[in-house]
Amino acid sequence: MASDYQEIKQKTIGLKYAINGLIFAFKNEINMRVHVLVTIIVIMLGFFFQVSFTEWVLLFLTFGLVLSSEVFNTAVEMLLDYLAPEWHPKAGIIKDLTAGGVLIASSIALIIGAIIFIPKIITWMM
Ligand SMILES: Nc1ncnc2c1ncn2[C@@H]1O[C@H](COP(=O)(O)OP(=O)(O)OP(=O)(O)O)[C@@H](O)[C@H]1O
Repeated sequence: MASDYQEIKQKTIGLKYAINGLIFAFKNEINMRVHVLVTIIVIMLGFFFQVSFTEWVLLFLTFGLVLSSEVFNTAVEMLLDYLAPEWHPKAGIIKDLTAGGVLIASSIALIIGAIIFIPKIITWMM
């Protein structure tokens, strides 16, 4: 009984800290706000064009890919700014690498979005 309580308490606190991290990323990272805005616009487009179940799954997978890669990118940037605030080529390449990860995720999301929406937009315009 007591261990159940501890487990629930730990999970609740863990979730609180995780949400705290997401709020921090949203407030402090313009790129995060841009990704969230694009996510909301794509969800609205999904309802407008009545995308299929499979297309929703693909879209949500790409949202997760882009948003989580941006959160990890922010975490690495902050970690480096804290641990190695001085200018160093290694710090620079580490930041470039995580930014590259976000670029890959965003490019894949763009391609998937184009595959799903471009045919629907063309049909809608005709
Ligand atoms: N300490 C450093 N040493 C060497 N190069 C760095 C350092 N900090 C940043 N850079 C270079 O400047 C680039 C931009 O770094 P910065 O920390 O400003 O992130 P950013 O790309 O502006 O990210 P964001 O816009 O998400 O905050 C890095 O990708 C890296 O090439």
